[in-house]
Amino acid sequence: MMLTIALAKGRTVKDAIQILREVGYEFPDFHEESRKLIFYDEQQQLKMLFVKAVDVPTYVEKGAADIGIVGKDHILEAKADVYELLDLKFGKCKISVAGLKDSHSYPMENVTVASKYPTIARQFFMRKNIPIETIKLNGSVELAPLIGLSDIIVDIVETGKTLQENNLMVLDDIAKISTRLIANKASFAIQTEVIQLFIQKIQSVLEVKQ
Ligand SMILES: Nc1ncnc2c1ncn2[C@@H]1O[C@H](COP(=O)(O)OP(=O)(O)OP(=O)(O)O)[C@@H](O)[C@H]1O
Ligand SMILES: O=P(O)(O)OC[C@H]1O[C@H](OP(=O)(O)OP(=O)(O)O)[C@H](O)[C@@H]1O
Repeated sequence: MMLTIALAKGRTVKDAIQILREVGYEFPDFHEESRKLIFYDEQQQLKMLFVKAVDVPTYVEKGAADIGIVGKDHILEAKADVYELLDLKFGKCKISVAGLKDSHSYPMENVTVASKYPTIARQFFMRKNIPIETIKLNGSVELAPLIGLSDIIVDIVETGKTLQENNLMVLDDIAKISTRLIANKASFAIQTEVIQLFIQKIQSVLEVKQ
């Protein structure tokens, strides 16, 4: 039976395809400049959908894809009702609270938080009993506190270069992030064996890498 996999295009796509290749799937039509959005492997066992990272949990939750490869950040933000099957150990970064370098801590009231991840931000501050207002941005989030659009931000930190170059600092870490393999709950129930076999193959590739 053919499995449909939704893959986050963008910075993690190379690592994801590399793992699939090491597992034994070959995608003859795939090349980096391709604008195609659906690829089949040579053996017609895997149908690969190229999706914007933020949309992968939706494709999987709704059953448009049986499984998906996507960052934990998007899984948390979407609060997707899916199974998380494996940590693929690439796309490593963290999601943090950051603010102006000389601030050292965030205000405890009337806090405005700019983020690509308003749900993650809201949950984090709710647990701390700090009421916040979120401003949803789609990129260049670090700009917001510099020009007074927000007090602080919740964003991905990888090397710390973006914060550093914009005179910002980490005030709190929210979660460690890496790329995960997720599955649609109904697909997992119906195609348990096929998906378990897929997991096992990926696991053995990951073990070799460690
Ligand atoms: N420095 C980083 N910045 C952003 N994401 C990172 C970084 N390092 C690892 N990641 C992981 O890579 C995933 C994909 O990042 P990518 O930049 O391709 O997409 P995105 O920022 O989520 O969406 P967009 O297509 O809007 O840029 C993120 O969801 C995150 O899990
Ligand atoms: O700690 P660093 O290594 O500097 O990486 C973190 C930066 O990378 C990501 O931005 P991205 O490149 O996706 O750009 P955008 O979100 O601003 O569009 C993220 O949103 C941070 O801004």
